[in-house]
Amino acid sequence: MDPKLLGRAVDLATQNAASGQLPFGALLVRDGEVLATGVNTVLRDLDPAAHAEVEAVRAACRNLGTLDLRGAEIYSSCEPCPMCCRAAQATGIAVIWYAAQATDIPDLGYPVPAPDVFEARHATHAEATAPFARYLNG
Ligand SMILES: Nc1ccnc(=O)[nH]1
Repeated sequence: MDPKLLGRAVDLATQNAASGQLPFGALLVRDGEVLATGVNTVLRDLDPAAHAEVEAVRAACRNLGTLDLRGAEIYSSCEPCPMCCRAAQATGIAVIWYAAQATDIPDLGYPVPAPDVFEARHATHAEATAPFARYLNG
C-alpha cells in the first residue's frame, strides 16, 4: 500500500466532484507504475456502470491491449461496490485499496434504491447453449 497513490485517488475524486460529477476516483497500478486512472462518469454519460474503478480497468485494458491485468492493484477513493470488485477480478486483479468507507458516503441522490431481493432467474430454452458452440466452432 502506497499512501501517496491513495492520496492521488482521493484527489481525482475531489477534482471529479469539482466538475459536477460523482465524487469517486481510482488509479490502476502495477510495480509502482500508474497504468490508468478512472473517474465516475455515471451522471455525465447516463451509464450506471461507469464507476471510477471500472473506468480505470477499461482504460488499462485499452492502453495495454490486453484483458490480463494480473499483478496490478487498484487504489480507489472509496470502498468499491460488487460490480467494481467483479470487473477487477475478471482481469486477474486481486486487491483494491480504498480510502473512504461505504459508511462514510452521505446521501448523494444516487443510486436508486435496490430491490430487497434480486434474482437472476433461469428459464429453459432448447437453444440455450448454441451460442457457445457457434463461437467455439467458428
Ligand atoms: N467506490 C465507488 C463507489 C461508487 N462509485 C464509484 O465510482 N466508486
